[in-house]
Amino acid sequence: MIPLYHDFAGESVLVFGGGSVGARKASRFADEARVVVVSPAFDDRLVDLAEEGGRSGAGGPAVELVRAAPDADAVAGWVDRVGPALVVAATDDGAVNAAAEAAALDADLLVNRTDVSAADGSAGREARSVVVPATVEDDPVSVALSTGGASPALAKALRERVEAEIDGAGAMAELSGELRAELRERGIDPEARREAIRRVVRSEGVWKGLQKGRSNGRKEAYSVIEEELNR
Ligand SMILES: C[C@@]1(CC(=O)O)c2cc3[nH]c(cc4nc(cc5[nH]c(cc(n2)[C@H]1CCC(=O)O)[C@@](C)(CC(=O)O)[C@@H]5CCC(=O)O)C(CC(=O)O)=C4CCC(=O)O)c(CCC(=O)O)c3CC(=O)O
Ligand SMILES: NC(=O)C1=CN([C@@H]2O[C@H](COP(=O)(O)OP(=O)(O)OC[C@H]3O[C@@H](n4cnc5c(N)ncnc54)[C@H](O)[C@@H]3O)[C@@H](O)[C@H]2O)C=CC1
Repeated sequence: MIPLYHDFAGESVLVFGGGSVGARKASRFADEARVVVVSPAFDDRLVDLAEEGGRSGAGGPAVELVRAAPDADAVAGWVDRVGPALVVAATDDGAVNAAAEAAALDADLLVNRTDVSAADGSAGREARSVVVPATVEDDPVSVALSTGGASPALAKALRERVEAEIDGAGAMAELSGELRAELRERGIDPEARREAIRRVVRSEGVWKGLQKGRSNGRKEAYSVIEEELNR
């Protein structure tokens, strides 16, 4: 499997199953997509999300709850009506999850089957399906982690470690992004400019400076850059 980042802005995601797993996935995708959850019962977290109008808060509910318990034969009809980019199969009924997967693949949509993993052998994930990684975010930086389905608990544990490790990466991404634009505008020769930026993102001084505030980080970065350009 190859990790990719997928932009779901303006798309819909259809989740079958409103339990704890369906709620976690819905909450994740509601950051940018319209999410429809079809289930006979809903986790409290979903009720809250639907009332909040989605985490983005903008324009109407980003999470819609539809109370229904489609059997395997009825699942494809829901996929047709909602017209999602991604189907998440998160019920506790294997036959319904399998039908959701088949309907999505028939319609050439992405599908995330939450009750099987690549490690399952013969009953494993279908080709063309996707898994949801554990993710650490420090906007605009994100780290996505998968164990190839072998151990989701390990994915979560590693995510917690990475969280501590990339503290401040978002501020560093913004600062170094601005600096590379500034160096380009100054007409600095490409190789010198790249080397200067490589040094900034590795500089302990800049990371520490950023912890005290953006202007401190920027000051540290300028001294690293001038040192590099004057070499
Ligand atoms: C294949 C995959 C499909 C998918 O859902 O995309 C899948 C499948 C399954 N998960 C199961 C169990 C658990 N999943 C978690 C947690 C997470 N699971 C996530 C992803 C994935 N789970 C995909 C592979 C990711 C990878 O490659 O590593 C995370 C990373 C992302 C997310 O879901 O948002 C999220 C952590 C988020 C975070 O905190 O960062 C925990 C831990 C906990 O709950 O504390 C447990 C219990 C402990 C354990 O079993 O490990 C079971 C068995 C169910 C059963 O026993 O019946 C299956 C089915 C099977 O294995 O057959
Ligand atoms: N991928 C992951 O991270 C994990 C996956 N799992 C798997 O995910 C499945 C769901 O786990 P939980 O959310 O903890 O279970 P749960 O029992 O809390 O939730 C299942 C939900 O599916 C709904 N449902 C039942 N029949 C339905 C139908 N015909 N159509 C729509 N919805 C229906 C139920 O009302 C319930 O809300 C489990 O079967 C388990 O194998 C479990 C833990 C983690």
